[in-house]
Amino acid sequence: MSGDPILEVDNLAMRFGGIVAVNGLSFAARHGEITALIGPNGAGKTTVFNCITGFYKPTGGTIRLSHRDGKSYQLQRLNDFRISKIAKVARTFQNIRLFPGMTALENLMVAQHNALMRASGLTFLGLIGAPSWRSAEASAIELARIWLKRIGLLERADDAAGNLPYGDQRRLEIARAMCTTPALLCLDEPAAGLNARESAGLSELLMSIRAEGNTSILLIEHDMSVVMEISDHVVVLDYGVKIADGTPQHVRDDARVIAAYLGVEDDEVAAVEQELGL
Ligand SMILES: Nc1ncnc2c1ncn2[C@@H]1O[C@H](COP(=O)(O)OP(=O)(O)OP(=O)(O)O)[C@@H](O)[C@H]1O
Repeated sequence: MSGDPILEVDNLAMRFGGIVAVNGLSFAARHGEITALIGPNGAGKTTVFNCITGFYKPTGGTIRLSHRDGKSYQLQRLNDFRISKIAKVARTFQNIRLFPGMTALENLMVAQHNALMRASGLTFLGLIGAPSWRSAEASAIELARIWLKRIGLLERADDAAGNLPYGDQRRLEIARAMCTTPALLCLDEPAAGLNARESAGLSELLMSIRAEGNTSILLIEHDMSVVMEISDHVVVLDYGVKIADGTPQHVRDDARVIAAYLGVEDDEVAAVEQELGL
């Protein structure tokens, strides 16, 4: 149901030797919502993503992902392949990681590799062109075309991904993640490097994904206009610790959040509060 948690992070910790990147972090993201994870540089946001998506094994805590049908998964116990395939978590990265020499269409086909491999009977049925394979391939192409159209790149389906403008590559990455039909889409700074028009297009795309209701979104983003416009819920990290959690309006007016972004020490937060009249 919409409103039930899809993701429950409980007491998450991640240490790298002496560095504590994430410390005792707990928060929930709900089905059908856009949840933003924000905080100053080095706050631990990408580390949280890496723990959720299985790139890192957390040093402590649990991460539970629950599908709408009631099935749930303890992500800290799964490897990245199973998190993507079974728990249906997809992600994009801070730096674009498309296959630059492949076409836009091929990038979206690669994302559907698991389903296609299954349908091809691990290649044999594909080699002989069995009907089950042909129908799976046609469905994969259709889904890729739907997404190319949605992101305005249908005309450029056969262009190498690496030759597309930067903003198009960012949207193509999101489309590629969406071609895996994820329950949870994790986006690491999708607006980075976009101009105002491209950012507005991105916000529209993410809101349209939310409106369809099948995919919930967890978003790391420094562009506060995007965060404030599209998020239902914002979690703020600073030095690996949660310092605020609530609606965009709630966290925007939180003195600790403002102080963290301004780089103010803890004992000066009261002064910031007074100055801002909070
Ligand atoms: N693999 C690693 N080995 C050692 N330290 C790491 C590793 N990954 C992250 N860190 C450290 O963990 C802390 C949090 O980093 P992280 O990249 O998660 O922050 P962030 O909030 O995503 O920052 P940014 O907004 O700049 O991307 C930093 O001090 C970083 O140097």
